[in-house]
Amino acid sequence: MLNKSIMDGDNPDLTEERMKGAFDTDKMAAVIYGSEKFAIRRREITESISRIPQLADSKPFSFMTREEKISESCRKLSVLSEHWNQLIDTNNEEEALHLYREVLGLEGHAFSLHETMFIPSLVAQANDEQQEKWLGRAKRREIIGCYAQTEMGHGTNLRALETTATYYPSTQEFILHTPTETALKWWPGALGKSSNYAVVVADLVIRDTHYGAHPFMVQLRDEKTHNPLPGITVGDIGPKMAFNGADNGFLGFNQYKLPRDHMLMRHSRVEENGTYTKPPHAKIGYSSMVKVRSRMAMDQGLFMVSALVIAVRYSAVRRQGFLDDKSREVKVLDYQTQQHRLFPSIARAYAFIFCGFETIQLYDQLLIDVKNGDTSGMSDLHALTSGLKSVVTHQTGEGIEQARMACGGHGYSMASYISEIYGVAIGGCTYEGENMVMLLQLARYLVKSVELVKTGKSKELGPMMNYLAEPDTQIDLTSGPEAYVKVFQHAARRQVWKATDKFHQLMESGQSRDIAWNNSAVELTRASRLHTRLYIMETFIRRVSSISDVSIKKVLIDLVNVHVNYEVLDIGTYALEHVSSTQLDSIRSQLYSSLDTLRPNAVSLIDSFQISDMQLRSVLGRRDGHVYTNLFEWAKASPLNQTHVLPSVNQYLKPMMDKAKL
Ligand SMILES: CCCCCCCCCC/C=C\CCCCCC(=O)SCCNC(=O)CCNC(=O)[C@H](O)C(C)(C)COP(=O)(O)OP(=O)(O)OC[C@H]1O[C@@H](n2cnc3c(N)ncnc32)[C@H](O)[C@@H]1OP(=O)(O)O
Ligand SMILES: Cc1cc2nc3c(=O)[nH]c(=O)nc-3n(C[C@H](O)[C@H](O)[C@H](O)COP(=O)(O)OP(=O)(O)OC[C@H]3O[C@@H](n4cnc5c(N)ncnc54)[C@H](O)[C@@H]3O)c2cc1C
Repeated sequence: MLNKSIMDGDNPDLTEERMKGAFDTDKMAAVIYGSEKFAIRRREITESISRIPQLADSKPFSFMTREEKISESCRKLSVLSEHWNQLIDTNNEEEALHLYREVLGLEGHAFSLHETMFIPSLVAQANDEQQEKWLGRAKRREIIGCYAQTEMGHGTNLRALETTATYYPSTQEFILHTPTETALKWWPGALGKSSNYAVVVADLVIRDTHYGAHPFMVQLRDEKTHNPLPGITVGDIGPKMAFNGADNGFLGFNQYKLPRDHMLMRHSRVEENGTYTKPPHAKIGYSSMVKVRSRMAMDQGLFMVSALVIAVRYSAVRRQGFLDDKSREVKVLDYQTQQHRLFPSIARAYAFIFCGFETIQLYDQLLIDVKNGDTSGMSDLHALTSGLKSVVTHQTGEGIEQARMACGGHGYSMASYISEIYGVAIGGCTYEGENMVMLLQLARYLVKSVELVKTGKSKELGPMMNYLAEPDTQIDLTSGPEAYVKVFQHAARRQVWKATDKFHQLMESGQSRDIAWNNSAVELTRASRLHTRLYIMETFIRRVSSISDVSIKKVLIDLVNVHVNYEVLDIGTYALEHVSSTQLDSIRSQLYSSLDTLRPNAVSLIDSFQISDMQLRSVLGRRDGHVYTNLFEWAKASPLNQTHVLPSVNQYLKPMMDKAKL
């Protein structure tokens, strides 16, 4: 069987789609997840979880209050604690993340930041003795940690963080202090109620000299009672747009004492006498953020896929209106507008995930290099991941919202679960650096690259930047996807140079650097987006070219065709300077025919992600496709439907109506 999701008793419309698929979904899963071994492990883990009934949701998330969600995830974490070693290789981060997604879902939980930022901070920032002391405890989950950096008044501008860590050689202690209300830590995930430790980022002060943001390992709560320690004010910041299973928190310090060896000292040090040793690279303390940003293309790709699994399956069983055959309504997936709404996002999701693999590997390599004293790759990865996190989060938000609308009215119901996926995913536009700010970080790198070219130093250009030095050439659009890469290179190069020229001209006209930068900022962010989209396209094509299995490669080439045509049309205003309007018309025709080509494989392409019903938590998107029965059952389970007459009717509406009758 080519599509491994086919099961007896499924909705025949979905079975028909699965029969049409021209490739083996297990083989595609191996491509998506980087190896056959990991694709198999994912399925094994999912299977093992299904054999532990206590790990199932006790009721649908959408019917739970915030308190119930938090309690439910804690209950499951305690069940999981009995099964970790039997379910996963605990040293394998991807296996752990898969387990979390299956069992706990995406709304957050007590360990949300423990795995993603707390442990990575200890790995990258703690010295060997400190790792000896804390890393094992953290990995065994004897303690729960989070990453407390953002304050109520400052998140983006780290240099303005107000929390101080002042060192006193006489006692060999730091005093952590929150001098103002705006200095309260505000937002850190799992800080409010769950964590008993945190990596706290504070301004290091020694003898009145401010050394800027440094990470400190801080105990927040008593390990026996879980009560906050004296000098610590901590709590939950309240409900959010989504992510309400997480207790994002606030934290204040009142002259809180911390032993000297609690500053994380792998890269910078404070000696007993207060002598400070600076790190080998000024921004090395920012590594935990780079770590998360390097994961975001993968994680956001999976968020988008989740919404697409729901929308594509639903579109294959939802029948509405007629095409040729007037005897039976068509599947809405047959409408060109529906395909145009969904298929380019499927292509982007694949592209993001392939990029994600690259950036995760680049981060792992950087970690090794930095440990060996080589920090030269930091700027490249910072620039790349800054642009990538901004573009993928924005496009993921767009794609998920289109998926919701593609499900019509039922997409708006929590039964689809798409609104939750959307709310969680777009958090990524803000966390790990607000998108505009991060695009401007990449722009700094792009401007410097143009300056290298202008001063005849093209040889010093970083990876991916050589195209900035190349001349415009004729583009032959019939020569395959590479021609579309050329269109993007031309458009990105022109925009990067244009924005840089504007910035330079404004400075030449007498504006200060910062004012000229601000007056060029919109153009600079446009340059960053084009550059990043070029990278995504190149990575996608490179990955697909490397595949040897013929049937897998064939369908992925179809997907690349959707991608390149859609992307070039999407940057039409920039592309018009390099391709004629007649050529754009022909790209449009190719896009429509590539949607047609992809149509028979659409369901198999999203089935290949092998996202279980448990993980999806969508009534509308279930694998069996029995949408209407499932929807009705779900609505009947609503707490409002457990009685015929609600107390509020008896208390307010009935007396009001009775009074009106008098
Ligand atoms: C079904 C699917 C389920 C999937 C489940 C997966 C779940 C995953 C979801 C995860 C869930 C929750 C996670 C949520 C985590 C959120 C955590 C956070 O948000 S933590 C807080 C993050 N905060 C930020 O990101 C702050 C952003 N600000 C900054 O990073 C910095 O302030 C700045 C980079 C904007 C500026 O820093 P500053 O020190 O002021 O720098 P300068 O402007 O002086 O100089 C810039 C200069 O430095 C270089 N630079 C900056 N950063 C780096 C770096 N990291 N590495 C290397 N170089 C760096 C920069 O390039 C400039 O260089 P120049 O040469 O001068 O140009
Ligand atoms: C779901 C979620 C989880 C989070 N988890 C954590 C966590 O675990 N730990 C933690 O420490 N923090 C966490 N945060 C906080 C998060 O990292 C910050 O909110 C984020 O970095 C943005 O900073 P800000 O809130 O200061 O935004 P601001 O910087 O105030 O942004 C407001 C506006 O100002 C603009 N702006 C600001 N500076 C500039 C500039 N220099 N140039 C141009 N425009 C600018 C922005 O583009 C934006 O439009 C989380 C946030 C969210 C939403």
